[in-house]
Amino acid sequence: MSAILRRPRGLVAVVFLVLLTLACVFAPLLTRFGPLEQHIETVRGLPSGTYWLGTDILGRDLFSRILYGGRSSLLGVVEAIVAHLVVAVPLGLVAGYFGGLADRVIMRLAELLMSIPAIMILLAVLAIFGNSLPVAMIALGVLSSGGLMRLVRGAALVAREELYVTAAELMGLSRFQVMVRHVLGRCRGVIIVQTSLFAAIALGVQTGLTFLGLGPQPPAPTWGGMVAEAASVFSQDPWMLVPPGTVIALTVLAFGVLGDVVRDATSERRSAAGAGRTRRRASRPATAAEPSTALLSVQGLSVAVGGESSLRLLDDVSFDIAAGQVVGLVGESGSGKSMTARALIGLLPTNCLVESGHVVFDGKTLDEGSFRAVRGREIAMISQEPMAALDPSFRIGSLVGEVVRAVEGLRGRAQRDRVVELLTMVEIPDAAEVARRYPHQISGGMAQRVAIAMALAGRPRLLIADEPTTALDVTVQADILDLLRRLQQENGMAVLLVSHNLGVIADMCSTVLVMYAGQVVEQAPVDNLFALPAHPYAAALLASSPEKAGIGQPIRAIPGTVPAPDEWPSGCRFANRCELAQPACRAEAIPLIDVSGVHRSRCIRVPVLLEQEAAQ
Ligand SMILES: Nc1ncnc2c1ncn2[C@@H]1O[C@H](COP(=O)(O)OP(=O)(O)OP(=O)(O)O)[C@@H](O)[C@H]1O
Repeated sequence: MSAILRRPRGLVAVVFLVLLTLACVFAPLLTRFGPLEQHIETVRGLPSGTYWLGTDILGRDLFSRILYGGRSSLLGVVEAIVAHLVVAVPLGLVAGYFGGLADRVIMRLAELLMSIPAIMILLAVLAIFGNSLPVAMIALGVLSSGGLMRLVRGAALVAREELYVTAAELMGLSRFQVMVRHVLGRCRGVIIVQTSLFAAIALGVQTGLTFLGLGPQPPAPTWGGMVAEAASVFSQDPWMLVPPGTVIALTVLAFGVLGDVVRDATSERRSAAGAGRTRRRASRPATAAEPSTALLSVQGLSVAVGGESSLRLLDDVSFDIAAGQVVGLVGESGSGKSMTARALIGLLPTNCLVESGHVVFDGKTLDEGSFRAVRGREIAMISQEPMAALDPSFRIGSLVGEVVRAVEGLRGRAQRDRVVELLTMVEIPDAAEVARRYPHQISGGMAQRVAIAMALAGRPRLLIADEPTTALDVTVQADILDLLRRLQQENGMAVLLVSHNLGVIADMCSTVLVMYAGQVVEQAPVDNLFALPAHPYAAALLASSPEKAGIGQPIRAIPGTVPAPDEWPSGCRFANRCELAQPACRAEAIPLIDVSGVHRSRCIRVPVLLEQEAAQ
């Protein structure tokens, strides 16, 4: 609550709703006249010392009618909310937490509810129950519960993967207790946000029904009824519409603002908690309870060589990239980095196919058609062989120009200007002159700049840079990385930087994914990974980075090689090269285990590591 009140918008919304509710409850103490009291001498009066908000067509005090009318309006909202929560929350929790048949049945019910035209049912309910507004509002709450049901289910699905939920079950709590104590708590943010927004909708519907003359009948005061009366004399006395119209608008606005503020406060608390947990290295994941807000979300992606053998090359790869985030993907040759990068842009080698999982970009699951639509525009890619990507038979200006024409639709002069602008953006001196050269007339570093310029033509929100410096001279590598860093900061685009060099990743990225034999084996903020590499492979990669070797000393290579896809062991895939391997490592597949809220590792030694950390 304090997080809401700290925000000026939240404070104003809460104060307004509390004061309005109190004013309605204590209306007899605040008003000089009853809501039905008529003062024939002052019909349709403007505000005065006696009638603070004026009077209506029968000389009744508008201030009094608004407060008394607010009682039924706010009560109606409460009835609708209670019905909404009573139906949606338990069913959503059961569906998400228990899954299986319950999930399937409840989700069909949610779909059914979402497809029913609520307003028709409400009119029928009012006709059957003698214009009873409370019954109509309860019906509204139930009929609208499908959306919240689905959201709670989604949050519960995430929550049930939490280690502390599993631990609570192991400690002997019944599943019902775990659901109520642990899973429900994790869904609280979603529930509060949706309830605030639903309150605004319920008030709108309630006002609409009373406007149409349904619900309490005249002379009983209702906000909708007051608007209807005012509308009938609007051309002669427009003022009458102002008090009820304003209070309705402000109340709807306050509910909406409250929902927004709660959502902001919840996400802020979550990220603060995530950061705090990182520092404490407590074993809790930072997975979001609400639907993912990632720009790109890779979910359980498995890629295989097609045909009869169906050999897996990528195995259940999942990660998110937020807008503007720079994520590093690191691993030795053959670990699956390029395959992952290619899958993100929907350009797998022709003999490979996605076996399961999907790529979600900006909330949309990408299929072949949508990959084509985003490629080069929303998502762009630069590869390790820039020279190979530039057709030697065309001048640079022509190559960049054709991309500009394709993604921006520019031609002629505008196209040429944009080409020079792009080449200048990537710090190519004398861009107009370079545009006239052929690819073989420029250096490798310059070719990579041209490739970056082509990638930026569509103003991408995500740039995939697959080993952008590997093929370049050491002297040029730092320049290209500096350029990428500057462009990323200026354009605020997200970057997935693929590299086999952790030093490069540390320089550029906030988060790192370590891949080994087709799997993500470690996932962490860069600082965490460098401070406490939890997977022996990540630790070995760190130890083998050239920066670690002293001058004149050999670089410590990791003994052995990455197993080929047809040789992946059934347990930990790094076990054969790992000094710390135990029989348990080879027994069965190892899942990603939480080291801290934002740090996960596919190693069974994580609990031991955490104990050692805590002991220090
Ligand atoms: N078209 C293909 N058909 C069959 N197997 C392939 C194909 N392309 C890659 N592979 C295999 O998939 C695995 C992952 O390859 P990938 O190129 O993604 O690795 P990488 O980590 O990017 O390595 P590098 O750093 O050398 O580029 C490797 O074992 C590789 O041999």
